[in-house]
Amino acid sequence: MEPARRPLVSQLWVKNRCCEGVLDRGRGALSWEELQPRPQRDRGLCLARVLHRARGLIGRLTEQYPSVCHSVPISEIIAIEAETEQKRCNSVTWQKFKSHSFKVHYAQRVQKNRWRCCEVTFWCKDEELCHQWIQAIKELLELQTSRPKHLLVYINPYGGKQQGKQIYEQKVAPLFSLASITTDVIVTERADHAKDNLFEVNLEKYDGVISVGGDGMFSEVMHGLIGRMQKDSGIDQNNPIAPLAPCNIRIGIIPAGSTDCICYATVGINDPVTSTLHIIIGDLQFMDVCSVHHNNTFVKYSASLLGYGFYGDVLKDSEKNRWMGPTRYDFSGFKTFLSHHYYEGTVSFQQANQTLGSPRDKSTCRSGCNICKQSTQEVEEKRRQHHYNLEETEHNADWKVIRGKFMAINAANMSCACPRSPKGVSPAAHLATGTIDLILVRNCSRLNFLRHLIRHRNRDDQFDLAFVDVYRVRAFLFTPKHSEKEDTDNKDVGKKHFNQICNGNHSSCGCNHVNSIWNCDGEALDHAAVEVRVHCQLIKLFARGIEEDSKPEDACNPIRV
Ligand SMILES: Nc1ncnc2c1ncn2[C@@H]1O[C@H](COP(=O)(O)OP(=O)(O)OP(=O)(O)O)[C@@H](O)[C@H]1O
Repeated sequence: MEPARRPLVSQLWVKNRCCEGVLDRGRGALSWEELQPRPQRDRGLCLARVLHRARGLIGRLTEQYPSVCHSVPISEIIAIEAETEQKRCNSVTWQKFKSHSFKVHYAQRVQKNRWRCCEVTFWCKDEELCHQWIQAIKELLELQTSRPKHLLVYINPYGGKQQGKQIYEQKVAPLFSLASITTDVIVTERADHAKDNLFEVNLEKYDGVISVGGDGMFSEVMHGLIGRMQKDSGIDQNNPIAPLAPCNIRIGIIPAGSTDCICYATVGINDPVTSTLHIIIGDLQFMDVCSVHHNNTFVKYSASLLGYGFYGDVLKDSEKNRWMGPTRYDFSGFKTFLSHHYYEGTVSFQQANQTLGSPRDKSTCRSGCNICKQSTQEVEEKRRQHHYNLEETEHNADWKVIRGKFMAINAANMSCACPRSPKGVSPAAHLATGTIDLILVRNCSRLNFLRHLIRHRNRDDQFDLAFVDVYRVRAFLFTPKHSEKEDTDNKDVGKKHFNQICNGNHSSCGCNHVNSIWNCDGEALDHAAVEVRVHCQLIKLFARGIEEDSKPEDACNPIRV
């Protein structure tokens, strides 16, 4: 083995314990294991290690005794610092051994999907050896080329509980500085500030764009970046079948809004420190984006959920009650449920290939998802050969048409899991396969609709109901039965009879809604008639998807020291 690839192995002291430290350059891991466990110090090295391994194992089973084997992947080391100042300590052993030291900061899983930055200080008698360790770890960190060095940060100071600035200054900025990441920070002064700025700024200077805020702020940053990419590539966003230029810069989300669904569905938790650590270590998650057009005019992009009927009505009502804060969603959800409206129209859709799974799959899209990986290879190949063409698939595909009365039409670009609905609207939806799950909830009784809603929160299959159809699609069109002009006229009449509970057919309630609105990632769209197409892996996030059963303390995985 070449010397540069050989593991670096030596005795190191951690607190007052003597360990064997191993820097395995091939495997890319730093590990340390106690050599002389205190209770067995005089029994000889081998016996002590055997005993301690056994105790570690029992400890893991009974959670009474700490494990002694620690390992951190280099990719999860945040920083290494040479400790300059000698700290005083009463222990004789400490004074003897801690003459030279270095500190390693690393990401540790402390709870399901929650990460924290932990640190461990290693001491060694020999200055040269200490220097060798620092150099070797630094060299390995320099090989982590996916890590960002310079970031552009947008903070919405008014998102959520208006804590965006404090969250950034107290929880995020110190970690960026520890990891030697420099930033240009813009605190937004108005809606669309970030979006407009993204059309002007020199993006080549940055390795990523960070959105500090909620889903609305993320959507603004995403629109700015996608719009900028199309402008630079001369692509007309108004053409619904134009293949869009992918964003070549990653977006990071620091959750600080009232709804942080995109962060939750891509990281597994809405926690600013966890998201910061994913940004620092340079994680990458591709994500599909849907384009929404009306009459050959671009309307909006959607990254999470497009909802007509129930979710559209909840949004419309919640906007009137913004003063309530996040509770407005529960209030409006309850009101909308009672009003029980259905809407008539025609849905046409183009179903996706079976190899991309089904919305009824039991398995969910997790970190390293094989179906998403397969799509990455296909998209890369098509883009390389300039074959990525929506027009082509459009003509070759069969379109299915369904006419009816719908309580809800939902198109989920991801599971849309969030703390309120941990399974999400479509639990098996993928993040990056170029498909969306189209859920059609037909007109049904209140009780049946309640059963469907309740199933978003429990273990039962929310699609296993006679009035619910679900399809994995690449594109869909919706045409309401009533024209938008007709709807406007009816609404004017309805205003006179405001506040009555509707029985669903709108004839007796006086509300006279004949059309609902589309809720596009939490924003209302002006048109009911839409054309929606999925753009496979159009954007990239600093995330890795939700980790499968990420256990906080694993045998040979990072352990609190
Ligand atoms: N300085 C600002 N003043 C007013 N609005 C802003 C400002 N900066 C950004 N915005 C807008 O605020 C909206 C909501 O932001 P954000 O998502 O961060 O908060 P939120 O509380 O989660 O909001 P919501 O849940 O209502 O979407 C975004 O659409 C964004 O365009």
